[in-house]
Amino acid sequence: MKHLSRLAFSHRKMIMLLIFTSVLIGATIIGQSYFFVAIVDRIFLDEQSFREILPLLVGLLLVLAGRTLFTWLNGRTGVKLASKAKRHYRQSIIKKFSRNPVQTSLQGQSGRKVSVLMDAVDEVDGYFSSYVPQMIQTMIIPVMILIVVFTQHIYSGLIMIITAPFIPLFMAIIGVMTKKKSEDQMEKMNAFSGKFLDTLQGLTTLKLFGRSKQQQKEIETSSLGFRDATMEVLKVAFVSSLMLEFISMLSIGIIALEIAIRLVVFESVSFFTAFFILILAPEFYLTLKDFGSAFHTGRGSSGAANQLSGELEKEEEGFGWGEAKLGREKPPLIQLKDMSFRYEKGFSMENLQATILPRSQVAIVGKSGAGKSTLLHLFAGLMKPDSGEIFINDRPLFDYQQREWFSQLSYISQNPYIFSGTIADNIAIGDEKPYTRNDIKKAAEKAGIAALMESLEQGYDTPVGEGGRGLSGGEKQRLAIARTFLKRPSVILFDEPTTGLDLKTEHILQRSIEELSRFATIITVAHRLHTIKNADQILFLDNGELKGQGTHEDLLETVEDYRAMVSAQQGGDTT
Ligand SMILES: Nc1ncnc2c1ncn2[C@@H]1O[C@H](COP(=O)(O)OP(=O)(O)OP(=O)(O)O)[C@@H](O)[C@H]1O
Repeated sequence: MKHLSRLAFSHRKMIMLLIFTSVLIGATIIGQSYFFVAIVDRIFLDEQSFREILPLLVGLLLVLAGRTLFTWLNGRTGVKLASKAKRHYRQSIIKKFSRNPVQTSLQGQSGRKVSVLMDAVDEVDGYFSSYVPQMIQTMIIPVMILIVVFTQHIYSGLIMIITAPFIPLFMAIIGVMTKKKSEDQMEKMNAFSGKFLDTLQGLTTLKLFGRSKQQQKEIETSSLGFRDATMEVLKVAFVSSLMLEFISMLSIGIIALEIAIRLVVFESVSFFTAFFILILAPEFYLTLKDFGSAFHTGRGSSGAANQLSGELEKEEEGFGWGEAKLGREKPPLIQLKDMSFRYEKGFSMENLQATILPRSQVAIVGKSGAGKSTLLHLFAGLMKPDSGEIFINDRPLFDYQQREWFSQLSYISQNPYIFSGTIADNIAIGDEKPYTRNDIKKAAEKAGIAALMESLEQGYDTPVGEGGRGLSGGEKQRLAIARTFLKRPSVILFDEPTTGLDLKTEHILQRSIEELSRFATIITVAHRLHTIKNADQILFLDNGELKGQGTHEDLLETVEDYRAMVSAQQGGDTT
């Protein structure tokens, strides 16, 4: 809970307002009891007329209104504090996720991440909106009541002092018991959310493999696990409410008995004092009991808060980009200098050396699993070499500002992400500069999707689903090419489709690449012989090793494995 209380007490103004309203609530509780007792005392014992007690009635109404107003203000401050805290957590988590490099982003389940961002953050609400205000009230109101009781009747005050600690003591015991349980509940909820989203995303695959029944069972098990964990927490909550009720009723009973004996048998206290204490005593225990429930809510939040701080405190894995600027005049010179990279589990690339001239077309070639996409990610700056460097012009890539590098770069993957929105919106994310509808149309024409747009009823304003539902794989890639035309970057990373393209699409793609190469260096993970043969330079990878580089002819002559690969692609013909 340390993390949460630090955050709560950093909002000083709100805490001050909570303290101020708590003092006022305390004062109105005492005032309300006083007026109530005074009215009864004067009507029944002094037999005063209605007119005589009228000022007291007005006073009672005023303090009642005041109590309502200050309680509302106190609650509202708590809710505001909670909303500030939740915003803080959401922003920090989103920032954390967005700073994560590609490798970290790809780890774990999306559903779990969404659950941390949404559910765990929602779960800390109770700490700020309920626990903190109630804790402040408990530190103030019972003390005020106790002081008043002591001024009236010292023995009742002593009974209150002796019985009151049982409530926090009991809560502390419950706290220890529920800590593990509430953490467990949060963990189960995240697991359940993760499983659920995963299943939704892969529903078609599961159906095709006839595994939906089994998955249904797994979701059921996961949801039952969450239910049981929730019931465990609720069980403790119910038992603890019962016990708190029992302790406070018993304490009020003892006070009532003691007062009654002194009033009736010994006649040592006045009716006013006895009644006043009897009315104040339940208010005293009520505040403590309310704190008991708020404490329980706070405990629930602490499980979520632990998860959030765990997520936030995970080692910062950002790359640390520099501050250097990169000129836009012409594409940069790119060099791999002794670059090595390895994944945590296994695959590695060692000591890669290469020079890529501005405006050249480079093909990365190799068998499946040779490391082609990994190399493309390294060029993109999405992953960092373990040793050696990628030099851009005369500086290491990570010396530049991240923004500068990404503004010069386009990455056309095999499965580009299409956001839900219109096609025009999706093309427009290619560039942050102001653009017109005409610019979008021109970019689409160059990417060969203008004809497709015309065939659609709503043209460029046709909505597409999340992830590009409603577009074919080839159309998605051409849409990504249109983004690139709009952006006009100086370096283009292209992951060529592995699937066979129809002649027309193949032709469009070729024309697009030729056009793009007029203003940019193009580094392509190449699968088609045409791209490979036309490249100015080929980087031939084999199991993470750069086995050869040069033109197609150079490699045919010098690298045996390359010759074999080309021959296999051509069915034995290497010419
Ligand atoms: N995140 C990762 N963590 C660990 N190993 C990985 C990771 N991503 C890829 N690999 C491994 O690295 C190797 C190279 O993968 P990469 O995707 O670069 O190959 P590729 O040449 O692009 O293959 P393909 O042509 O099939 O796409 C593979 O053995 C792969 O299993």
